Amino acid sequence: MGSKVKFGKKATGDFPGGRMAASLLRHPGVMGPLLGVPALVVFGQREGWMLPLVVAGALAVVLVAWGLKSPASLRNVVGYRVKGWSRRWFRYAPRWWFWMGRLGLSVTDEMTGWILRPRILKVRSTGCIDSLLLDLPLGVRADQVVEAIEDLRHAAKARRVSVRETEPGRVWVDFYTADPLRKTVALFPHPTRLRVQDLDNLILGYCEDGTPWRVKVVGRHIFVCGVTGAGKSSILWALLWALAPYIHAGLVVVHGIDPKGGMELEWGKELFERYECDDYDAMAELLEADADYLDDRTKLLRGKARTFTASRETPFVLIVIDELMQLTVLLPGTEGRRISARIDVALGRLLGKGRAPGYSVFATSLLVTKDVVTWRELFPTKIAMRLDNEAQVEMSLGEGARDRGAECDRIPESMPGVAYVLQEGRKEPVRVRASYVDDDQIRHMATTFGTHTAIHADAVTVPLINPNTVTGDLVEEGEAA
Ligand SMILES: Nc1ncnc2c1ncn2[C@@H]1O[C@H](COP(=O)(O)OP(=O)(O)OP(=O)(O)O)[C@@H](O)[C@H]1O
Repeated sequence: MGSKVKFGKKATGDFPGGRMAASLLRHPGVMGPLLGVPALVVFGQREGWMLPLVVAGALAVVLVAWGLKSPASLRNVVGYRVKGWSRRWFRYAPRWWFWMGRLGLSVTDEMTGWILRPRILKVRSTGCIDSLLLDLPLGVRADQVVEAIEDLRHAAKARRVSVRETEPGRVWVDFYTADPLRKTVALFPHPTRLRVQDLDNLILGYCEDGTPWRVKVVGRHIFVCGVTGAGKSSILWALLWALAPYIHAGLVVVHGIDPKGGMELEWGKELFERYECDDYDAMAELLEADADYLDDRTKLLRGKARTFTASRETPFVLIVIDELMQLTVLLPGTEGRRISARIDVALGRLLGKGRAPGYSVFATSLLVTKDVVTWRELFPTKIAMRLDNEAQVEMSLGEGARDRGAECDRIPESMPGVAYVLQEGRKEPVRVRASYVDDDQIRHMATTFGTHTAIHADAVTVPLINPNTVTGDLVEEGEAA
């Protein structure tokens, strides 16, 4: 009986070593350094080492000066490119052929008999991600790469892997090597000059790729869901932190409703122009009044502006409801049900109007079922934090979100403030973590920026608090710790 184990040359089967080496050598990313270093040595031996040393010294001085002036830009422009290059040629390229073969991501060309596998076109690296752009041969589909995610993660020993299809036949595979969200995210400093258009770009924390998590709030209703202790309030306070200078300048008005008896919003009540925490009837009235104002504003702006721009005459109004479930299903008795029905109608009126009038609702909830959030579909921005099961994830972020990577049911209890969000232009959910605003910082913000201190100067430049007077480490601009 012959042995099935092959040894020596036969063990590699039809492994096309020569073709692989040729394809590596054809690339300037490999050939440049491969030829450059010996050429430099030959030059040094023939012409003397003075010139190479002077050039190397000048380069070192430029890099040190650049690093001292702007470490972030040196890291982005030089550091990450060098890292991407070394990752490509020393980490991924040598293994890629084997990985693709093992994971069944190959096809055989009938005419030539060649085995075709996804080719690496580009590698981009940051502090925590290696992104590989792949060219897929005809016969290997993007969804086959998606199916191989778990195996790729295993092969690369990555923390997580995700796949993005950018155009037919091309996919980016992101290998998450480190987790920038593992540590609590500090607050971002307020800008020194307010610009109304920055309301579309408020920074609430960091994304998993280390970039700031930016949220558009004007014209976007936001719904946050998560089990108790998931950190819903950190998103609420991070948003109010980002809005605080605008509130102070009179460009934004916030109405707060805290049906949990003021346990949360009371801390920053000076930020709210209207605030209800005890009387459910008054909460319904507040929402109804806002829905009426919204109708009036729609008439006021009709024919004048199709997109809303906040001003002191027509400020952007944010209605914050901390724990919607308390209002929609938990109010007791007949009177409670009557108030819930009024709240439901008022919310429907607020959520149903387009983005033009400058009113947005920000609501949090423990549960995301239809009876709790009747108007779930009317919240364009959904933020899903730690949840109990996959069904809740699908209800929060939509069908298929769990399969595309929104693993809310796997967020550990030890990481409050972590969430998955859907961002414009991306099918795949993005993992983020909100900045943490502690009680002292909330009090400091409320007293500094509260509505009673609102200024009405002509210039939209406002005196801001010095971010260094608030506690917490300020994280370097552009990338998480
Ligand atoms: N972004 C964050 N970073 C670090 N720690 C956080 C963050 N958010 C919350 N925490 C911590 O987690 C705890 C629970 O958070 P929080 O009260 O915000 O949860 P919640 O979802 O609002 O819960 P509940 O529904 O019970 O009000 C907080 O006491 C805080 O210590």
